[in-house]
Amino acid sequence: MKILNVDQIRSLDQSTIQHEPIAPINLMERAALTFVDWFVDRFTPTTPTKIFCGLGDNGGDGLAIARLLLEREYPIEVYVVRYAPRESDDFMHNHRRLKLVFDSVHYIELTHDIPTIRHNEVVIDAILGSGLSRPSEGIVEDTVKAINRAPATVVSVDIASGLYPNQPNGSTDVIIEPDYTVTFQLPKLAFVLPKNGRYVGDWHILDIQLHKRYIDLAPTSYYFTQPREARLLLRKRDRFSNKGSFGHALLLVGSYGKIGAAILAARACLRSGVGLLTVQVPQCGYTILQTVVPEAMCRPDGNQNVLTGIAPADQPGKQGPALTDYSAIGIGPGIGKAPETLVMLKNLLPTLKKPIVVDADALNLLSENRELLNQLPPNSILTPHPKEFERLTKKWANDYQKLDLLREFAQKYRVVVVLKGAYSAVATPDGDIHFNSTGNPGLSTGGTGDVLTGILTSLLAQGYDPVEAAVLGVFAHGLAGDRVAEQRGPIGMTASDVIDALRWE
Ligand SMILES: NC(=O)C1=CN([C@@H]2O[C@H](COP(=O)(O)OP(=O)(O)OC[C@H]3O[C@@H](n4cnc5c(N)ncnc54)[C@H](OP(=O)(O)O)[C@@H]3O)[C@@H](O)[C@H]2O)[C@@H](O)CC1
Ligand SMILES: Nc1ncnc2c1ncn2[C@@H]1O[C@H](COP(=O)(O)OP(=O)(O)O)[C@@H](O)[C@H]1O
Ligand SMILES: [K+]
Repeated sequence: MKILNVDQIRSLDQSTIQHEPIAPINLMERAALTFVDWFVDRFTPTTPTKIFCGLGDNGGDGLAIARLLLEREYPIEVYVVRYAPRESDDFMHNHRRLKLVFDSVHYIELTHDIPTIRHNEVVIDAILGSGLSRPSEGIVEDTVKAINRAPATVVSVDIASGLYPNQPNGSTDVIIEPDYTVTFQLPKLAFVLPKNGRYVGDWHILDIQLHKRYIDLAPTSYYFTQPREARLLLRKRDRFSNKGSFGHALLLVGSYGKIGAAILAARACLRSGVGLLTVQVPQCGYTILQTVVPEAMCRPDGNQNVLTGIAPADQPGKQGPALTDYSAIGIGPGIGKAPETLVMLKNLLPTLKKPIVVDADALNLLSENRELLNQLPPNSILTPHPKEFERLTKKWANDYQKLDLLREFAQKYRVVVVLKGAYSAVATPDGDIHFNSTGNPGLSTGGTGDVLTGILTSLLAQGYDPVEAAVLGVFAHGLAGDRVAEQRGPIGMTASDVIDALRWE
């Protein structure tokens, strides 16, 4: 699903109005009806509901919603925040229509007009929408602050009043902090950015049948991965397949005290469909790996505690295939930053012809030896969390700047970068960014990143295109986390649970 900017959304409205065709006021009515359907599914008709409306089309939506909730006999109160002398046409139309059936619309001009909001009430926030052009001040600011102070449940129409859809807010901006945001047709970029979490809440997209062809043709570099889109990437297995059909992956993982990372990556790799898996660990991990993951072959490193890439002295040249013979290599989880491991990385990179997966301390070694970045095989997948990405680039002033850095980095080094976190962002060498839609805070626990490395290495080994592997792998990883959260709640989730909950269908 595309993420479009405000100007595009405005043109999308116009395009719908012209091509359907539909009158603007009827499009607003459709949006309001769809919102009300969502609302009545969640809140019973006895819910005392206060609707706060601005003077633009977001306020117009609010007034139409008020009339439709009145028809359904919800106990509503309506407040219009009168911050300016001018109202939009569709606001005025809905204002007239509401007043025909409801004679107690309140107007907020001064602070003492703001009502007390109680805990059992629901507030519908339709003060400002995507037309926000400056920070709130005066009576708008006071009303927003009062709503934020209130113990009520808050639902924002389209976007929280005061939040910019696709540009950074100032640090002192006053913005509604809703429990829910109910938006129309497409997500807004602001919804997937970490700093905005409290200004978005739990968000939902309602289909109001805007012009599909406009959306299909609209240029954008931002996407939000829907379940249907991720499933389309998944390959079916041929009945006559054999293990040779699904690649042979190699994981370079683990060091003394961090063999667990190796185990997690290995188990996740196997659970993601790879045909064969070999794991290279320092010798201290050999027995552990062979015991805990019997399905994997083990290639012991010559060093007891860290990876060096050198074969053990008693079996020179008998370590198995050359590194370049594997279908895909994943490197990083638990490897540490020993000088010998850096040498291994330096020797390995120039020999590689196929994309690899680079995570954790392998990324930190790249940050400290930046000349190595130019030696990454094109289309390799890098999976930094924000701190690792900062080490690879620099500090950012806000989330929008972070996205610019992400895109520039992926384009400059021709790699796929998975910036991990809520709504993990997959940046492609062509400059697109796909935000993931699955996952939950239960995944914020040690080892879940190692699981992701195993998954992505498995998909690369099976021949998936690297961008598709990243989008699909990140989606499946988050979905597994969502399954665990559903079954046992997010708080007790472990990385092993996530592996067990992986399902490819
Ligand atoms: N396709 C869709 O998604 C559909 C969208 N629809 C709905 O339309 C909404 C967008 O409507 P909208 O363009 O009228 O914008 P909205 O925010 O209501 O008001 C802008 C007005 O407020 C003013 N203003 C700006 N900032 C201000 C501030 N801080 N403090 C005070 N005033 C401020 C601004 O002034 P100006 O910048 O012109 O000086 C202008 O007069 C959208 O969010 C959705 O709810 C649906 O109805 C149909 C389908
Ligand atoms: N709040 C969250 N919502 C969704 N996913 C999350 C959240 N927190 C963490 N994750 C996911 O969990 C994984 C954590 O990876 P990482 O930070 O590398 O952990 P580790 O190094 O311990 O394995 C990433 O895939 C990330 O996207
Ligand atoms: K709003």
